[in-house]
Amino acid sequence: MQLLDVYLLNFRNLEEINLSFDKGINLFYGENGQGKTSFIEALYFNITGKSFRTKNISEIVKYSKLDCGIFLNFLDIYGEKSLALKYEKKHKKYFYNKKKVNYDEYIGKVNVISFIPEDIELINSSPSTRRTYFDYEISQSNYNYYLELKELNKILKVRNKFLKEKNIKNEMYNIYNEKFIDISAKLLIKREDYIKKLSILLNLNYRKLFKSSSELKLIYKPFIDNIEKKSLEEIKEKIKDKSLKVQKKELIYGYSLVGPQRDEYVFNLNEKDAKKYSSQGEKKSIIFSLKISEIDLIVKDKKEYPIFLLDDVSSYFDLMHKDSILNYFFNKNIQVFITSTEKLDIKGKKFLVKEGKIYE
Ligand SMILES: Nc1ncnc2c1ncn2[C@@H]1O[C@H](COP(=O)(O)OP(=O)(O)OP(=O)(O)O)[C@@H](O)[C@H]1O
Repeated sequence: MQLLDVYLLNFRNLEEINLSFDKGINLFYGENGQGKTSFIEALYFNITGKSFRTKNISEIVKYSKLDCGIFLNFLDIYGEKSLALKYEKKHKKYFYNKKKVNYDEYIGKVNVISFIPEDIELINSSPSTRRTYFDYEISQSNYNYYLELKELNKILKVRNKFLKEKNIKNEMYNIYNEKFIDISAKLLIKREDYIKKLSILLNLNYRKLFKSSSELKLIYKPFIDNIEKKSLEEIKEKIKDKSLKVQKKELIYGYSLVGPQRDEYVFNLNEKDAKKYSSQGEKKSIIFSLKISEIDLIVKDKKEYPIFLLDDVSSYFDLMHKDSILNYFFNKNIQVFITSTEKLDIKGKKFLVKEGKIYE
């Protein structure tokens, strides 16, 4: 997968940018506060409809402007395509190959992995951050997962409403509850399967990239125990049992105490929870290895490489690691967009970012 060129208007401090890319490494260098991160954030926003820096999308529109837009041409195994995302009057409008589409038809056209300094929060922050993160990553390789998750969120709202109104004798509650159990079980199986594969790759990549002999594991902790090697029906039974056990409590609290919305993911380095025991440096390396492992999974499912966005490479890695990481991308022919305060000596295109303008 390859991004060919981009045209963007009014994205943060970038007023109007028109660039074409190298199929390998694209370096964006310049001093602090010039617009480097904003540029790769714009690419990410175009591809995913989300920002990796904020949930409040109105922040990304250039000060004193009302709207912004990003137009991207890319190449996948079938040929040249385009994605356009306009943010107008506080609404996003999506276009795929110049045709207006809805979000479901838009996402997943380009697979992207980003690595930004804030990603370390994936280890440090709350379970919901990890759930949101892995939901997005699993959705990238499995569209059914995305659809089931969307369905679950709808059903969960209704289930919670019944619980809040203490209305569980209602026949409709049973119908929704059955659906809730069915979709929950399907999601659990998909999460378990994805994390199992990812954890193996994670350990391998961590050891290789950071020349370490440590044992790194990503552990999936679903809200019910022991789902490994269980069938869909067996998992559904377990969920049913658990939900009956907590039913009284659910009626007191007025919301669901069971379900995939209560799952957790844990990184263990040498059998110790990385959140509590690992150093900042180790955490950076864990997250970087995670991203590299996700590339491997996407390639397996999609038969082509995702694009990779790597923010602030200089502050993240020392010289030795920086070189081995850049070589990794170079050898695999992955298209990568890197920001750095230094003009690194690498093959590919180099762009100077200065005061909201980008020069090749
Ligand atoms: N909506 C906006 N409109 C205009 N400027 C903005 C907007 N949001 C942020 N900025 C400004 O854009 C500038 C560029 O920020 P950016 O994070 O892209 O810099 P950078 O080149 O990546 O620097 P660093 O290396 O420090 O991260 C900053 O000065 C920031 O204050």
